Amino acid sequence: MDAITVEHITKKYGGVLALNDVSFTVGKGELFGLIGPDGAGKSTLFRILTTLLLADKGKGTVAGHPIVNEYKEIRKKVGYMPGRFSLYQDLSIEENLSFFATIFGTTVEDNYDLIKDIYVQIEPFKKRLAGKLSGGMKQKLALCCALIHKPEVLFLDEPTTGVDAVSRVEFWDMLKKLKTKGIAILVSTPYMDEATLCDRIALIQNGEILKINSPQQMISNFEKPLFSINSTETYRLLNYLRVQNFTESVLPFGENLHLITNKPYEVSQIEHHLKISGFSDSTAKTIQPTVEDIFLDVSQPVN
Ligand SMILES: Nc1ncnc2c1ncn2[C@@H]1O[C@H](COP(=O)(O)OP(=O)(O)OP(=O)(O)O)[C@@H](O)[C@H]1O
Repeated sequence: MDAITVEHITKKYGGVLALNDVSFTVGKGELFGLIGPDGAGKSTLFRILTTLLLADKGKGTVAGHPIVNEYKEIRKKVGYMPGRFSLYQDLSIEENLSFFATIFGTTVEDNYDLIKDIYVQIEPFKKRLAGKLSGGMKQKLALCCALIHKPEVLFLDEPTTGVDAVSRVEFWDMLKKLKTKGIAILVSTPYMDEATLCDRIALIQNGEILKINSPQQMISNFEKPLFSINSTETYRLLNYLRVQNFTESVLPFGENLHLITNKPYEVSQIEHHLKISGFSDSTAKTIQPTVEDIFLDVSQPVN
């Protein structure tokens, strides 16, 4: 049985179409990522699946229960870490945790095993108010609070936004461990580099799912010729490449440009072309796409 099923869900806010015919499933013990920019519709989908908001159309199940009729059962079986931290800022770490345990009719001791690895990292500060914690510590506490009733399904809405790089890495390590305990995890992130850490991902933009697959499969299915180009004149080169006949798309990536051509070329052909066009110090190499390359490729309007 799938942990989450989403079938043709559509949601409008007035004239804004936040979700348009969204469908996918998440298996038990699967780490599934919703990858998309701000405003893509990720939070709306989380609110619908955690039974806080009704969809206009479509249906879904969470932990085997239909989202509309059996919301009470669902609320007992899911953990939800909303985008903005759900912690009580004027309660301490240990008070927040006890509070969440109590509202689910359980105790911290009963479920300590599940949170132990995470909690030991913040336990030395357990008397500190949540409002006085760093972003990374707040995030760990919020995850402990979302897990304290042993949920079957965990919803994490942008859990690493505003969190430092080290804490982000640690957080994904924790998710890997939780998954081995059979918990299904739906996680959203605007960070494309985190996508590769998921079992499967859905790329979402403007309320629509553009692609669903494992990140590795998405990368190996990408068949377009892709080059990374380095130059001391990045901006002039970008403008030059934008209007060339062989260019399908060109975008800045850090200090380099990523160029997709409309037919295969040798690196030497590209470099030769750039040299005779006045970009004498440019170097090119063929590269494997990142999830960001794939996202930008599918999100570009088809000419
Ligand atoms: N309560 C609301 N009323 C009107 N429009 C809304 C409301 N909530 C969200 N929207 C709009 O719906 C679309 C999807 O928003 P949503 O918050 O679900 O996206 P998101 O991917 O979670 O992005 P973010 O990270 O910015 O929250 C956006 O265009 C947003 O402006």
